[in-house]
Amino acid sequence: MAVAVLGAAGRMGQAVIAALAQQSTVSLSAAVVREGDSRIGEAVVQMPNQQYCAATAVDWQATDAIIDFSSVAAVSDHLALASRHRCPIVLCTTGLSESQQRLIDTTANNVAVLPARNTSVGIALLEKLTELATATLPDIDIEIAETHHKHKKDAPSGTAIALAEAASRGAGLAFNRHQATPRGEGEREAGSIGFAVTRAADIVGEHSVLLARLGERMILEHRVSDRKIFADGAIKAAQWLAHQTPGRYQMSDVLGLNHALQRLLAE
Ligand SMILES: NC(=O)C1=CN([C@@H]2O[C@H](COP(=O)(O)OP(=O)(O)OC[C@H]3O[C@@H](n4cnc5c(N)ncnc54)[C@H](OP(=O)(O)O)[C@@H]3O)[C@@H](O)[C@H]2O)C=CC1
Ligand SMILES: O=C(O)C1=N[C@H](C(=O)O)C[C@H](O)C1
Repeated sequence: MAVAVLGAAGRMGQAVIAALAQQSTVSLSAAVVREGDSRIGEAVVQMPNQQYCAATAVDWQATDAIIDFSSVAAVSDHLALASRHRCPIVLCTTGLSESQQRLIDTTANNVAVLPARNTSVGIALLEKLTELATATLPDIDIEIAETHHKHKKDAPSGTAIALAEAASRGAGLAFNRHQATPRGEGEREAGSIGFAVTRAADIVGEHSVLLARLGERMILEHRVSDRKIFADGAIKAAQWLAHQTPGRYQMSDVLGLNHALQRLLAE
């Protein structure tokens, strides 16, 4: 099968193309950059034996799925493209608006869509562990911390928000992504979820969930030191998604985590 990469010249686009070069069962059909990009027609990633040239269009005949690592400004157009060409899309861009979330739902009526704010296997598992922990531990205070490189645009990260959603599902709290703002002055409000954001140098991506109750605390933590982790997860998701009927899917579906957890919990 073959995938088209949108946002191909970015940090993650390049990581996906480099990871694809090491795959025998998935190839690259198009390395798509924005109109007017100075790299059009030039190699996006320098590989010893292969040339991946930047293009502005997808070869739909040759494409089984799309992987998008671009920007919020591009996501609506990319979803429309996927819908029009009935091409499954793994949507990895973060910082999406409420209306873009609704657009994902309408696109999913036509085609398989997998929005993944983090494509690492570890975070898919950490979300489940967080939900399990908050469903189990009584009287807990939940605080989420994330650290990324200095070029990251959105904050808190998409993953931090996904972890807050998982924590609130488990704890039975009402959480809306608008509440995902760093803490200010004043005493902690019961039932609130706090966020801490750090931006520094070239840190790839780190997240932790602090679950604290009087006298004890638990910290669930995940660190990525190589973007290949995200790239490999996105490719795995695209391979899986190419065989799905229209609908909205998650990384946990790709990895079969729900079945694994249900089996464990039933024992
Ligand atoms: N789901 C996951 O696991 C992960 C998600 N991400 C998310 O992926 C996204 C990209 O991250 P990263 O690669 O670091 O970012 P970069 O800024 O390095 O890359 C983004 C690319 O998208 C291009 N782009 C921007 N706007 C448009 C547009 N309107 N139309 C077409 N192309 C556009 C940029 O081009 P130009 O340079 O010309 O602006 C750039 O080449 C972010 O939202 C990030 O949070 C990142 C890592 C992991
Ligand atoms: O921009 C990044 O780099 C990352 N973004 C994602 C997010 O916002 O959660 C995932 C990852 O941590 C890296």
